Amino acid sequence: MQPQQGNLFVVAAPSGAGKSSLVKALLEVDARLKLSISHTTRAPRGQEVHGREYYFVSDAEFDRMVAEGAFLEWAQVHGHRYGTSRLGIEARMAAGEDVVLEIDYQGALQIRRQFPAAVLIFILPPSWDELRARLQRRGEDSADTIELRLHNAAREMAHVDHFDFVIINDIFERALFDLKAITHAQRLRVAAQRRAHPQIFAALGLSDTAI
Ligand SMILES: Nc1ncnc2c1ncn2[C@@H]1O[C@H](COP(=O)(O)OP(=O)(O)OP(=O)(O)O)[C@@H](O)[C@H]1O
Ligand SMILES: Nc1nc2c(ncn2[C@@H]2O[C@H](COP(=O)(O)O)[C@@H](O)[C@H]2O)c(=O)[nH]1
Repeated sequence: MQPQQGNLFVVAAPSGAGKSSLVKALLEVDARLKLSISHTTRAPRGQEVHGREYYFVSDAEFDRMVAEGAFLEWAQVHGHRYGTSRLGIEARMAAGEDVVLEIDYQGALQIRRQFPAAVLIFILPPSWDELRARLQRRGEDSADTIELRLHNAAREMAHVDHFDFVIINDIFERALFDLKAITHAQRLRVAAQRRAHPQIFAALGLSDTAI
């Protein structure tokens, strides 16, 4: 049997739709999944900690990483740059670990080109009013920043058709259930492709069956 390459899950959403909350809740119940920590030139907000939510870097440091090809993908989002470091992701996947990226649609499309088997998931809010309310209730962004993020949300949502799955994050627990179902289904699909459980296939006389 081939050594197993881990799964790559990409979660994108307009700002405030709830992707960080959903991914955080998923990570709490899914020990096989590892979160990629992005680099950003944005300043930390509130309780954010360097190395936990992001690696907060200067423009010069980000430029250097771009020049060195250190990013698997990077993009300009809401006036700042964000990127996924190549270091770690490829090694983790080669070791069979599942990795989740929380990135914007531009990054998701770059990932799809390099990893055609990546699973792309888009989270939508239930309405514009609720999206605005969530950004306001979060209380982390200025009124101007909220307006910019709402303005950009329309452009981001126009790319929803490029994604494999769409989850409406209305009732949080339902959306989390959907997210869990997608990761579970992907693992079952890969297990079938790899002919996991060879002893059961053999016992059922299916060893030579082409899948
Ligand atoms: N289903 C939900 N119902 C109500 N509030 C929610 C729901 N999901 C998330 N929230 C809240 O909405 C706010 C925005 O969520 P979150 O920070 O996870 O969004 P995000 O998509 O990661 O945004 P960003 O891209 O800006 O980081 C948070 O205050 C969060 O607690
Ligand atoms: N293309 C990438 N987009 C990223 C990455 N990390 C985060 N993001 C996206 O940026 C916005 C804003 O995030 P915020 O933390 O400032 O609210 C959001 O859509 C993120 O998904 C990345 O590495 N690459």
